[in-house]
Amino acid sequence: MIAVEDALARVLALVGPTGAETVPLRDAAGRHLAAPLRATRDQPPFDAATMDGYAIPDAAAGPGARFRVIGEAAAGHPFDGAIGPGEAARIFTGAALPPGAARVVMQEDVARDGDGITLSERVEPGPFIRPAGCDFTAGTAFAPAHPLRPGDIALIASMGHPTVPVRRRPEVALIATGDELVQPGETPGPGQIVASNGFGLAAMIERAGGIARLLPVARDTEASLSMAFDLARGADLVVTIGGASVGDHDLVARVAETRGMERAFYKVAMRPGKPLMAGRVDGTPMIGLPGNPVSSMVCGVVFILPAIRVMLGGAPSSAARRPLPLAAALEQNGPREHYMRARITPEGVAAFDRQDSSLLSVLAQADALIVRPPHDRARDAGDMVEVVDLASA
Ligand SMILES: Nc1nc2c(c(=O)[nH]1)N[C@H]1C(S)=C(S)[C@@H](COP(=O)(O)OP(=O)(O)OC[C@H]3O[C@@H](n4cnc5c(N)ncnc54)[C@H](O)[C@@H]3O)O[C@H]1N2
Ligand code: MOO
Repeated sequence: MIAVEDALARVLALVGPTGAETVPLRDAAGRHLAAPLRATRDQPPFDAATMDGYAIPDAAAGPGARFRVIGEAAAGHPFDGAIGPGEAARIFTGAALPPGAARVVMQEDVARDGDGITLSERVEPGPFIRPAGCDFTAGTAFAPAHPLRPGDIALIASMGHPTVPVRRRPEVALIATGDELVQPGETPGPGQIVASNGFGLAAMIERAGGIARLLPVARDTEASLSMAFDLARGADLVVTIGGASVGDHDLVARVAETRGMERAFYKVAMRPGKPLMAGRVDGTPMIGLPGNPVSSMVCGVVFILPAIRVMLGGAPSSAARRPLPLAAALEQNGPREHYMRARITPEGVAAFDRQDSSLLSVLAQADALIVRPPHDRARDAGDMVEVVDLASA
């Protein structure tokens, strides 16, 4: 049995970033940039008016100063002349400043009379000019570490890119195993239950930016499981669910070995999730999850999500943790790192009384997992503990 940290390092060593693909800008939100983008032009490309009013040549002109309006500049329609001393151009927000202009005065600060304007008693000094290149200049690089957000998409558009190089979504093949499993909506026969883990994990993987390929359930025979591995070919990561323990019908390790598995580890000092394995099968990274529903979801948070982050080009990292005070006392922990389903309350974080690894109803009510180190001493209400938020998992 190895420590969680060690197991995670070995899982992350199995995977690497996926290649790049080019997508239309409209499809790029939420994707991970595969290479820095550079602005193709300056923004704004010219000195632009930030107010509707008049462009004048005199930066210091005060109340009573008069100018003759000789032309007009609107957004998309520059004035094709220049203004000289005593001259002004009518100008609108977003228009290019005509040559010779030093400043824009707001139309509210001007009295107009035919083609003449007189600056009023109170004139906002301005200058109400947005200088060329003040947002970015040609060649400016953009390389966010996070998935592209709406504001990023607007910036990329403004930089002049109709398409975006992004990481290919990593494809994860999910193989649920077990003769007891039927699909949701089917009626279980004697001794059977409804399969749930693959659905939860597929949702988790797709929320993180991967593509889940949920394969048909493998029966508890070597031939069926081997066929499932065949169907998983081409995936970036193969995840098996169940059949990981030591029972006579737990076939995953055996079948993986007959297919030449290079094992990175088997069994981790964590609860739930002890009978976890990982390695490489048919050249593809593989993670074998325990079948207990909460075990498989917790292992998803602790191992699969970090693996997806690496495949999407992120740095190796474990699930983000933050400290919170305990709302209620906890008993001493055993020898495994314990991930306890918990609720976040105004008083702090409170572990649920029932922590059995089959209880999905408790997982669904949980906001967070309290992470307790192996052999952690008994804790009192108010003591600080580390938690992993489940809201984004
Ligand atoms: N003698 C021992 N027995 C067990 C040990 C052990 O160390 N020694 N470890 C226990 C622990 S901890 C776990 S976790 C389980 C994991 O066993 P498996 O990975 O072999 O899982 P299964 O036996 O296939 O299933 C366990 C449980 O989960 C249900 N299951 C499986 N797949 C799904 C699915 N896709 N959706 C919903 N539920 C699923 C299955 O029906 C079982 O009830 O082993 C302990 N035993
Ligand atoms: O490791 Mo098991 O996942 O505790 O139920």
